[in-house]
Amino acid sequence: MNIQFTYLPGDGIGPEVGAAAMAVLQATTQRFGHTLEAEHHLVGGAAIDAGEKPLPETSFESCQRTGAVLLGAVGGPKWDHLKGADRPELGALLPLRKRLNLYANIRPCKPYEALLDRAPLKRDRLEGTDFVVMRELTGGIYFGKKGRDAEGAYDECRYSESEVERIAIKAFDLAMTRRKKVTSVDKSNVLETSRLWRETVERVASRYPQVELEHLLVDAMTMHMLTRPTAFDVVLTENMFGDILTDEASVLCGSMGVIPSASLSDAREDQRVVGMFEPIHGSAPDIAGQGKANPLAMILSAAWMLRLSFGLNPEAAAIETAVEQALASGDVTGDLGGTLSTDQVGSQIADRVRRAT
Ligand SMILES: NC(=O)c1ccc[n+]([C@@H]2O[C@H](COP(=O)([O-])OP(=O)(O)OC[C@H]3O[C@@H](n4cnc5c(N)ncnc54)[C@H](O)[C@@H]3O)[C@@H](O)[C@H]2O)c1
Ligand SMILES: CC(C)[C@H](C(=O)O)[C@@H](O)C(=O)O
Ligand SMILES: [Mg+2]
Repeated sequence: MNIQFTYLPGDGIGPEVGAAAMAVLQATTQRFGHTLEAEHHLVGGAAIDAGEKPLPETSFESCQRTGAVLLGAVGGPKWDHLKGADRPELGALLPLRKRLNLYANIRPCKPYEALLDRAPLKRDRLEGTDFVVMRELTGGIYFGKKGRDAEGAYDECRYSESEVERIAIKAFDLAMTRRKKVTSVDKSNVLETSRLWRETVERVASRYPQVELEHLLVDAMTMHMLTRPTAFDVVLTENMFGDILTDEASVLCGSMGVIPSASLSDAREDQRVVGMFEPIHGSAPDIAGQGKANPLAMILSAAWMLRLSFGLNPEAAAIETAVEQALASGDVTGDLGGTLSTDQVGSQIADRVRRAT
């Protein structure tokens, strides 16, 4: 198969973890007899520095055409003085998600055995934790009207019933393939959007009688995630709550540097699901350029791209196994207590994929 995708390294550690993931993709495609066709494009601060908009039209057109996007991260202090859509986050990442209709963002929380003792929680609390956050990605406060007026500033939060319904369906469908439990997180004691969220989720739930539904308020959820992380299967939530809860969940897994994500749309006419795959972490300006960044989240995002955009399950599994072996052998970066550089982790995992039988 020819694996044609759009590669957007972006800013900060994005190009560093991206190079490691590309090395692993090269090894994997060679090993399984595929060809790799990565369309490299600028995005975020890197595009701004080249005199372009944060999301150049040529970059977007490539994403739209290939329907499979591997993204590092965007943003950083260098571009923090910029306002509104001139910023990498608002001018590139959010439009990419919106224009590609990537409304379903999937972020896993399943600590690796080798990392159980690196998380701040006690091992016996963490053991057995295995949940997935289904985060709504194209609505809510991120995309509402925002601005300044004489009195101050505002960010409007809106959800339509259909936006809630389609992400709820994704969560229940996923739960049907797992342990059949959905925990819906909202703030329905205060927010009208959350009241609509809860009513709509209840209605969707009635079509899935085998799935247990639990509602939690988001403030309480931040606590429950630490006190009973094994109680969750699929956590369904809106855009901003999902952003915050998934950084918290990454702590249970030992580092931000090991959590991949998939942002998916519905299938196109050619039956391909459009997807963008990126680590949940950002551009980590504090460690950029030092070879310290953990590339595992980016490597796992590349594996998810092979599985979800190209249907290449054994190929994705080969990468995931290699990552697990690297973790078990301690062949990791400093955030996980290892001594390897970003590149070294990438080439170790590439070698493991090449050697796998
Ligand atoms: N998807 C994205 O493009 C994305 C996501 C989050 C943040 N950002 C942007 O990134 C910039 C920095 O944001 P931040 O500092 O709040 O969050 P961050 O995720 O970049 O970093 C938070 C902390 O985690 C560490 N970290 C992150 N990824 C790591 C990795 N792979 N290996 C080792 N350590 C890692 C960093 O060193 C830092 O101490 C901001 O401009 C923000 O808007 C972009
Ligand atoms: C950079 C930012 C806009 C983004 C978000 O809030 O969605 C990031 O934090 C993420 O988690 O992907
Ligand atoms: Mg985030």
